[in-house]
Amino acid sequence: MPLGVAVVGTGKMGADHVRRIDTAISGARVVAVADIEVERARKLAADLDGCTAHADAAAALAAPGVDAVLIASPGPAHEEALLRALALGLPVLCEKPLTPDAASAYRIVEAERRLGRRRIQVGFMRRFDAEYQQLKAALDAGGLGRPLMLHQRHRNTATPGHFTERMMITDSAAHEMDVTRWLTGHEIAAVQVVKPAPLPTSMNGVPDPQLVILETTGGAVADVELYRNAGFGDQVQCEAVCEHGTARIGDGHAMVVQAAGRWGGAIPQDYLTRFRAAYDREVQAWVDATLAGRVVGPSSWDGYAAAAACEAGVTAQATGVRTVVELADDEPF
Ligand SMILES: NC(=O)c1ccc[n+]([C@@H]2O[C@H](COP(=O)([O-])OP(=O)(O)OC[C@H]3O[C@@H](n4cnc5c(N)ncnc54)[C@H](O)[C@@H]3O)[C@@H](O)[C@H]2O)c1
Ligand SMILES: O[C@H]1[C@H](O)[C@@H](O)[C@H](O)[C@@H](O)[C@H]1O
Repeated sequence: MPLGVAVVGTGKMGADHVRRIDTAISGARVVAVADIEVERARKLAADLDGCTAHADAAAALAAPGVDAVLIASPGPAHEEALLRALALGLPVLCEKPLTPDAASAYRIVEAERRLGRRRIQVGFMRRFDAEYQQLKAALDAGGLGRPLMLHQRHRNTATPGHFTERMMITDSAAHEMDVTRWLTGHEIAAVQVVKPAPLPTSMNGVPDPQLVILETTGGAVADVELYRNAGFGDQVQCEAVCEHGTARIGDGHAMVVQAAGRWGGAIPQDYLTRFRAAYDREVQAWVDATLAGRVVGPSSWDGYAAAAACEAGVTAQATGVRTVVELADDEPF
């Protein structure tokens, strides 16, 4: 029997996951969709056999045939849907961020802990990207020695109008908070944010680009260029500078064309293209693990630790002051 999935939030990401479950991966089918803009959900459900459309998460989670939940509503709506799913004991794949702040993320960790077993995988899909996995394997193999610095670039082609300055951190840098913890094996200890004079193209007065500097508890330093309106494409790069060498991913040199006196390659215009294979692997891993009664991938603790680092980042962004990350000192779950 395929896993019956309810998808909550049918905007850009939710609709892409519905398509992915329907056509790109195996072992699952979408049996319910929910969106507060219920017409959006109805349109998607109309193309799926036996799929019901709902105006809220609670109704979708209670629909017949639901075995598991994929949450793709905006971050501030995640807590309510997560708590509902946990109360029903349903396995969840929750898009990043787990929640937009540390206190609500910690409430999720505690609710899952009360169940006594993991139910949540957080959608930090870069951990499923082939290049990131190669970099992680190279660092774990040990030959390069300890990572001392990470240089990261996170560039998006353009940005939706509702984007706020704090979302540079909570929505975009959340990925690097997770990647930095995952690659170095250490928590983020402190965050600084440095901004150049805003360019004329800055969106809605939000200074863009911004430079985020992270210090880890293991002594490594990571810098992250966030450039939301880069214009030329969606580009994510990471270079690890280690004791005995460096390793770099994200140059996008899959194919180089030489013609008419020029050379070059294509740059993806959207993260749905850049990370398509990673999203596919992420959702397939979730379905496979769920069918086997397991949970894999980034945990609610990973979501909480990233949220705590983001919270320090938002303060650093507003004050210009290096801000220490406050993390609960109990055991990761
Ligand atoms: N992993 C990634 O690379 C990646 C990429 C994009 C977005 N995301 C994440 O996915 C989530 C959705 O982002 P998006 O770009 O699809 O946003 P979106 O605005 O395109 O879609 C969100 C949808 O959720 C609906 N919605 C809002 N509140 C709701 C609620 N309480 N219950 C049900 N539906 C609700 C909206 O009407 C909308 O249709 C966010 O958490 C975002 O950070 C992750
Ligand atoms: O929500 C999106 C998504 O997480 C993308 O992967 C990231 O590149 C964008 O910066 C962010 O706004």
